[in-house]
Order: sequence, then structure tokens, then C-alpha cells
Amino acid sequence: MDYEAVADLGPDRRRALFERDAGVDAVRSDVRDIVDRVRTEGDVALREFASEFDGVEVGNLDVTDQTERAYEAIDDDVRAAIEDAAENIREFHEAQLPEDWREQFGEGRASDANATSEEHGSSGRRELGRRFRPVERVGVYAPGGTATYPSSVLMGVIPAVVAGVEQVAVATPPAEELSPVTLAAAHVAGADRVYQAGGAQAVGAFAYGTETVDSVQKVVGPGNKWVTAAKAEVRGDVDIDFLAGPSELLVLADETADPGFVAADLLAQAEHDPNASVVAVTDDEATAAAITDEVEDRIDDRDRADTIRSALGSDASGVFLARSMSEAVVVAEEYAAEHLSIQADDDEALLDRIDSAGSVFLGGYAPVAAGDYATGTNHVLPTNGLAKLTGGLSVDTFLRSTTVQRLDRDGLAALRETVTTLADAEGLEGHAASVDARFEDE
Ligand SMILES: NC(=O)c1ccc[n+]([C@@H]2O[C@H](COP(=O)([O-])OP(=O)(O)OC[C@H]3O[C@@H](n4cnc5c(N)ncnc54)[C@H](O)[C@@H]3O)[C@@H](O)[C@H]2O)c1
Ligand SMILES: N[C@H](CO)Cc1c[nH]c[nH+]1
Ligand SMILES: [Zn+2]
Repeated sequence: MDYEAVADLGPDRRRALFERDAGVDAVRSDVRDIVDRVRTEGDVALREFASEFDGVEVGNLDVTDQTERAYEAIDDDVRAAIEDAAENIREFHEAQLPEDWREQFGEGRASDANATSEEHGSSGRRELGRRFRPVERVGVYAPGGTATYPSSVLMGVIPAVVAGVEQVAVATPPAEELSPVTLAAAHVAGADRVYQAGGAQAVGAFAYGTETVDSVQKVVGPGNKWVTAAKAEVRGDVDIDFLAGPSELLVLADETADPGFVAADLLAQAEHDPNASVVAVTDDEATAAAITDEVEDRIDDRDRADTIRSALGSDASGVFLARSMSEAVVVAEEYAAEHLSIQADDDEALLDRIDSAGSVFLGGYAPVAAGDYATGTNHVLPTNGLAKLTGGLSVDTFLRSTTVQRLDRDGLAALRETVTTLADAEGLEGHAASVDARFEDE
């Protein structure tokens, strides 16, 4: 692998980097057929796709009764690691829980020394507020194709439970013997149901329901290109979190970065999927060369070297030499990575100039893998540049907000003129009349 100069990137290469889709578009029509079959054939389709794509003849689709046994059966050190990670995730997400609130607005304006009530158009009080309530039924997809993802069970279920969701279901790909660690994670996180169904068919089952799988109001969670395409497909019929596809990392590195650390982080995210994308951008030529050397030196030691090579070979991956860290920041902003690692002297100053990233890792001792499992932040994050539009999974994902207002007679009197004037301007005389009706005794 060679590094490339940012200045030399042509339009095709830029498009591949900045408009990447991780193979999702190419499978949209296959996924539409899969989802349609689940919608019309239910459990039969889930069983047939399990056989076709996972090579498993599924007995019970609902495996909820296996979770507690799995929790008791797994090794003590794995159980302790799940519980530690779960605790950190719970703590961080509990800190996000918003409180319902009410406040008085408009109070005291008329007595403002510099303004008259006419200037403000209001002297009455308005009690306004927001309240937050959880959605009732959610489906969490936990991947499990070429690796198992108990960590994604924790990342999806715990925020839902913290938000107060009543029914939290998990779907994960079937296997001759399901990962006991994934099942145990469902138990620790507090999932109400666990189904063995994978890929687009699992997303379809959550969206439309089958004989065994109850339909949900919102489907969340990460997955490969088929899972991601399926979420795009069902969106509209059911709510989704966002598209959280094959993993991505962009590292901003200056000459103080340790090239070995940068390379190790690139290889770690690349091992998820041949469609994963990993990028390093530096303003230092020696660092660019050292990162590429370290990547090459380390690949063969990795168990999933083939997957890593495919991901590194993608047009959405690479090591790039920028003319300055300012140019490197422009690349990072345009890329809008799922994970952004800043391994540079003045990391906070660089971060100040970043708006678009799913989750940021500051310093050489904050590898993305730490956040993947255990810092407590959520690892379900937007990919394919969607960090320009949305953040990652959080307690908010599972809440809806309602606004509340209370007006007394004076409060409405203060708004009367504004409301009736605008209602008349819109030609909605009945709206004005509904306000005037309150003052007919005057
Ligand atoms: N963005 C995020 O927040 C985030 C977080 C964690 C993991 N991930 C990503 O999750 C993914 C996990 O991928 P995975 O493959 O290991 O597991 P997965 O569960 O996402 O996918 C496995 C399923 O893919 C389906 N499938 C496989 N081949 C198919 C085919 N030819 N046609 C139709 N369907 C097919 C099968 O149904 C199978 O059950 C990786 O891409 C990883 O990077 C993303
Ligand atoms: N890096 C993944 C998100 O893209 C999350 C994960 C789970 N396990 C390991 N890593
Ligand atoms: Zn990871």
C-alpha cells in the first residue's frame, strides 16, 4: 500500500472517498425481494433464508429462554467483562436522560426598563414545556455474520432500557449453536425477546412482523450491506435509527503520532468487513510512509488478514498526505467518518474545526476499540458520510418529545392580537374566532 497526496486526488477518487456507499446500493433490489418475501410468507421465509444465507436449519426462532442459561454457562472472565462494559454503557446513557420541564415565558417583559409592552407585543405569561416518553416496542439488530457482536447487543438494548422502552427485542443471525456470549449479553442488557434471524430478513421481520416475531415501532442497530439496505428499504413503514453500515475510521495524524498505533487502529476497523473503509490523513511525509509500512508489516499477523486486505483495497480507504493539518481537517470534514481518531499534538484545536463525525477519539491512548466495547459511548454510529446529518445511537433515539402549553386569560390576551392578525393573514378566520370567543364577555 502506498500513500497518496491529497492534492493529486482526481474526481473519481474523491467521489469514491466522499460518496462511498459500502456496497449498499448494489444489493438494494435483492434486499427488496427478501423483505417482500418475509412480509408475505413470515416465518417460512425466515427459515428459508436462514438455510440459504446462514447455512442453518432453524428450529425455534425465539431463543429468549436460552439467555439466562447462557449467562450462567459462560466463563467468569467473559461474564465480568460483559458486566463491566454494560455498567459503563448504562452510566453514560443514564446521564443523557432528559427531564420533563415547564417554564414561564414572557414574564416581566412589560416592566423591562428599556422596552414597553407594546414593543414586545406581550405582557402576559405563557407556561411552556417539554415532556419525554419512550417508544413502546423496538427491535435491535445485533450482527453476527463473520464475527459475533455481543457488544452491539449491549449498545442497542441498554439505551432503550434506560429510555424506558417496554418491549426490547433482539435479532441476531442463526447458528447451529448460537454464541452464548451474545445470548448472555441480551440477558445482562435486559432484552425482553431474542430471535435468531439475520440480515435483511430480520429487519423485514421487525418491520412487518411474522407468526413468531412481533412487529416493532422502530428498528435500530448496525450491520453489513444487506442489513443496511434493508433498513433503508423498510424506512417509511417503520421508524429506524439511521444507516449504520460497514465500519469506518479516519485518523488525523501529525508528526507526533505513533505510526504503529495509527496502523493498528486502521487494521482493527478494517477487520470488520471487506466493505469497511479506513483512512489516515497526515501533513507529515515521514509519518505517511511509516503508517503504510506499519500497515503492511502488521497485516499478516492478523487472523482476518483477507478481510483487512479487501477493506484496505477499497477506493474509500487509503493513507493520504495533506499539505497542512488544515487541509487534513477539510478531508476529515468531507469524509464525515463514523469514527474519527485525532492523534496529533493539538488535538483539541483540530477537534474545534470538526463538525461531522460519529464518535471522536482523542490522543494515542484512545483506540477506537476502547469505544467499541467499554468506554461507555455508543458504537452504533452513522456511516457513509451520514455523520453530516445525524449522531449515533443514544437515549434520544428511543424517546419522543411532546410540547406542552398553559395560558391563563391574561396570557391569551397578550397573544390575542398576534394570533388573530396572523390567522386573518392566512385566511383562517375560524382560528381567529376561536381566540376571540374567549373574550366575548368584554
Ligand atoms: N456502523 C456501526 O455502528 C457498526 C457497528 C458494529 C458493526 N458494524 C458492522 O456490522 C457488520 C457485521 O457484518 P456481518 O456480516 O459480520 O454480520 P451481519 O449480521 O450484519 O450480516 C450477516 C447476515 O448477512 C446476510 N447475508 C450474508 N450473505 C448474504 C447474501 N449473499 N445475500 C443476502 N444476505 C446475505 C445473512 O442473512 C447473514 O445473517 C460489519 O459490516 C460491521 O462493520 C457497524
Ligand atoms: N467498530 C464497530 C462499529 O463500527 C463496533 C464493534 C463491535 N465490536 C467491535 N467493534
Ligand atoms: Zn470495531
